[in-house]
Amino acid sequence: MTTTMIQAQAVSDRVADGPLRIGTRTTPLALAQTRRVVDAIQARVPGLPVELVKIRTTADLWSGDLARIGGKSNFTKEIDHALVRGQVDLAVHSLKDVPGDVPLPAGTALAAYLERGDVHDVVVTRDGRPLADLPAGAKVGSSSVRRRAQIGLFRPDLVVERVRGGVDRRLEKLDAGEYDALLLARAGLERLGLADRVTEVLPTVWSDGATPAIVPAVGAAIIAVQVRTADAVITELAESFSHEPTAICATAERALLHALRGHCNSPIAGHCHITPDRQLSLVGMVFSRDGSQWVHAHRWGALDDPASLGVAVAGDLLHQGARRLIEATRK
Ligand SMILES: NCc1[nH]cc(CCC(=O)O)c1CC(=O)O
Repeated sequence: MTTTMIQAQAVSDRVADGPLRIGTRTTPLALAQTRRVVDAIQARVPGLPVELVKIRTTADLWSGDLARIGGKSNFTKEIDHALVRGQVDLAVHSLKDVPGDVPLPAGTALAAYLERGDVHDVVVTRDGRPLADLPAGAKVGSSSVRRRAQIGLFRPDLVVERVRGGVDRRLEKLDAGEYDALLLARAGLERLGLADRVTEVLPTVWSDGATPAIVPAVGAAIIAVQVRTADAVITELAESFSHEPTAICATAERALLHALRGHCNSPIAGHCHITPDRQLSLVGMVFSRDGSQWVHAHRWGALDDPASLGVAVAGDLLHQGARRLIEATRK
């Protein structure tokens, strides 16, 4: 028997009493992402019965400003609990929504990362007008402190307002005229089959200093699978379909975030990619709330030590005053 066959047998035995239970948020985007994990699992273990255990998180239950309820893990806490208590066998997250400044719950780990999607942020308008054609005072919907700061840096004349709810709900609000534009993740729109709503793809690197660019969030466009480390069969299953280049970049970016000790109100951007000559390239930025102040660092590093690269870039940012910017945005 091949290892794959042995593993498939072990997984089937492990869940002999019922389906493999997968913890997921309930939004259409979360369910579309979890569907991809199911496909990866069933590619390994054909026909394996699965059950999606849909869990509402604090972020789904609270429609106000998340910063106001404070606390960590608003997108993950309830799913963490279900995993730790054994109510689900594994959990699926948008890595971007997994806090990087607090450790994962004891006994759990991220064991798989699906191949990263497109990390660009995009502008969506009703009538196809690009950002450059929006007049001063136009209302842009975004709840992300990172997007808000970076748009503010290039277009301080736009009014960025909070918008909550799933991507689908946000688009309805745009269409109803509540906003003139939205800033969203391209990957999210693509996974929902809504790529045709993209008006403009914003670059992730600054080119001429005039064209707005948005450096991605740490973990952007990465779907991560969390397991109980004591559950060897499920851990091994997850590891078997993890996409290694994505795992490497995720490790570098999260090491950066961890070393910065950011919090949910700190506008932090971090983006790692693998260069054609097989090196890691990591950019990190920290902004003031309105984007008027920022620090930037970039380093190359070895493919086999992404964590050290993350720590080094964080060190560069702290050296330039990142701590002061992070503390100023705490409240
Ligand atoms: N916080 C919500 C969230 N979490 C992950 C994505 C999109 C996909 C991704 O970047 O992983 C989104 C929506 C958005 O930012 O527009």
